[in-house]
Amino acid sequence: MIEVKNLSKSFGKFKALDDLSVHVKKGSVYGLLGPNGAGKTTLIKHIVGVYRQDEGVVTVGGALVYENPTVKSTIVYIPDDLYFFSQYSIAEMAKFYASLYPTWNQERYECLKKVFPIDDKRRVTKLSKGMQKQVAFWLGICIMPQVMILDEPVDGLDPVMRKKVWNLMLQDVVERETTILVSSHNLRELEDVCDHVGILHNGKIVAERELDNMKSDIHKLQVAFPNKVPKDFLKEVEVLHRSESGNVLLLIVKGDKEELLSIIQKSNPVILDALPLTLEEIFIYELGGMGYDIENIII
Ligand SMILES: Nc1ncnc2c1ncn2[C@@H]1O[C@H](COP(=O)(O)OP(=O)(O)OP(=O)(O)O)[C@@H](O)[C@H]1O
Repeated sequence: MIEVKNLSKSFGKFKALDDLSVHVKKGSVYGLLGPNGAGKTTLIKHIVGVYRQDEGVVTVGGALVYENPTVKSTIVYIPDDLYFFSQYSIAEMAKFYASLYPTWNQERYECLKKVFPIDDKRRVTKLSKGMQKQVAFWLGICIMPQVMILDEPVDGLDPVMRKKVWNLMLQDVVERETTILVSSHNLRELEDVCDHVGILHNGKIVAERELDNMKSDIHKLQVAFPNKVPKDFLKEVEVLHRSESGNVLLLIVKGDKEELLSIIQKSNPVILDALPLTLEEIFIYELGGMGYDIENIII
């Protein structure tokens, strides 16, 4: 749905994006991660057609985005710094969007008054930061977009509202195959909602993974032996990380879980447990193995 091919962008002599490619499938939720200044917002501004690329191609639904109002009308962009007309109430903003977007759904707008408990006669710019974010989602969801691009989306929302907003968006992913690209620093939050994750570092995508594949391919095992740890018992196993405390070993290993367990079982451990891995741990070990200074990439 979103195709970015060999995209480069410089600001003066500074190369913010460097031959970067990203592919986001229709109906998926793609998490874009990376440290401050990695280029996330710059990439997003190309995807929503604000910036013109120096090199490369950016398409949404197969069509070039830049200077293409038809494609842009299918995309909702919720930036970190929101903009509303200073004199408009929520209802007036809704009316404005209804005139702009042919897909505007007034019934949904009325229905979502139950979810967003704000009087829609209030002026948007007089609301708190978190309430303005709620309004952005309320209006954005009513546009019935094909693509939602979210930059630090739930920043400022309270935990209950975060959950409600994600539930609404994920319902659209399931029912309408809405595609979501979300930029965030928060791996733990993305872990719950994304099916793909890409890590951006110094203007390049350094890793791109499908979460289910990733989780089935890397495991944390706790192993203990009655006496000494036998030599060579990990000969046939790809070990990404190993720490040892007495006779107990903590291993991060790659491969099929059942196969790994049966290999290790042959050495007769007294304890052999597979423990769940967080997304953060997966990236730390995967990217660490690729030679990246992971502390600087994952926050
Ligand atoms: N309009 C601009 N003019 C000059 N430099 C820019 C401009 N926009 C972005 N940059 C530079 O490009 C780099 C990438 O910025 P960008 O805002 O895309 O990073 P980011 O990953 O979104 O960071 P953050 O997580 O802090 O929001 C930074 O070094 C930034 O200073």
